[in-house]
Amino acid sequence: MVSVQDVVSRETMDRLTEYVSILLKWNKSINLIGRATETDIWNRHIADSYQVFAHRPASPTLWLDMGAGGGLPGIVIALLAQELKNSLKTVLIESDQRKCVFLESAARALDLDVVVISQRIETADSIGADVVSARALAPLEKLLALAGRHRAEDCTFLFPKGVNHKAEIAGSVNLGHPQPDILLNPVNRESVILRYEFGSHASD
Ligand SMILES: C[S@@+](CC[C@H](N)C(=O)[O-])C[C@H]1O[C@@H](n2cnc3c(N)ncnc32)[C@H](O)[C@@H]1O
Repeated sequence: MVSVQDVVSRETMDRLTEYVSILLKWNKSINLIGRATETDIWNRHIADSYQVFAHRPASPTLWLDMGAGGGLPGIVIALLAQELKNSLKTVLIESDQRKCVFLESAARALDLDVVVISQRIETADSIGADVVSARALAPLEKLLALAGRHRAEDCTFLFPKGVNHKAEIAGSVNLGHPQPDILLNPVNRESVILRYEFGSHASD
C-alpha cells in the first residue's frame, strides 16, 4: 500500500494533517465524506487524491476540480503543489453553498492559492484549465461534456473511476469520445484513473 507519508515532506504532511482535522471537524455538521470512511480517511481519501496529483502533466498552471465537495482531490492537490514551489492556481467548482463555505475556510486556514466558485459547472464561465479533475461526480459521458467546456486547448483530464469503468469507457467511445489511458490506482485495486490528453499534452 502507498503511504502518503513516504512521498511528501514533513511540512506537507503536517499541512495535510491540519486539513484532515478541519475536514473531520466540519464533517460533523456537513456531509463532506461518508461517516463510515472517517476512520480510513488517509487511505480512502488523502492517498486516493494523491494518486490524481501523481498523474499531473509537466508544470500545470491552472487546475480545475469539478464538484469539489470537501476538497477531494482539489484541496489536497493545492497543498501538494505548494511543495513543488511552482505556481499552480487551483479552481474548485461546487454547487452546494455550505460546502463552498467549508472550502473557502479550509483554503484560508491552509493559506492556499485556491479560488472557490459557488456555481453549477454547466453555467460557470469557462475556466480554460490545463488540468481538469473530478472525483465521484458523474458518469463518464457527462464528465467529458462538463470538462470540455472548461479546458484550455492543451489540457489533461484526470478522472478516478470505479469497477464499472470499462463499460463507461465503451459507452463514451461509441459516442465518439477518445479512448483514455487507464492508470492503475495502487491505493485501491478496484479503481483506476482515466487520463485524456489534448493538444501539446498528448505529445508530452
Ligand atoms: C459525491 S460528491 C464528491 C465530492 C468530492 N469530489 C469527493 O470525491 O469527495 C459530488 C459533489 O459534486 C457537487 N456537484 C454535483 N453536481 C454539480 C454541478 N453540476 N456543479 C457543481 N457541483 C456539483 C455536489 O454538490 C457534491 O458536493
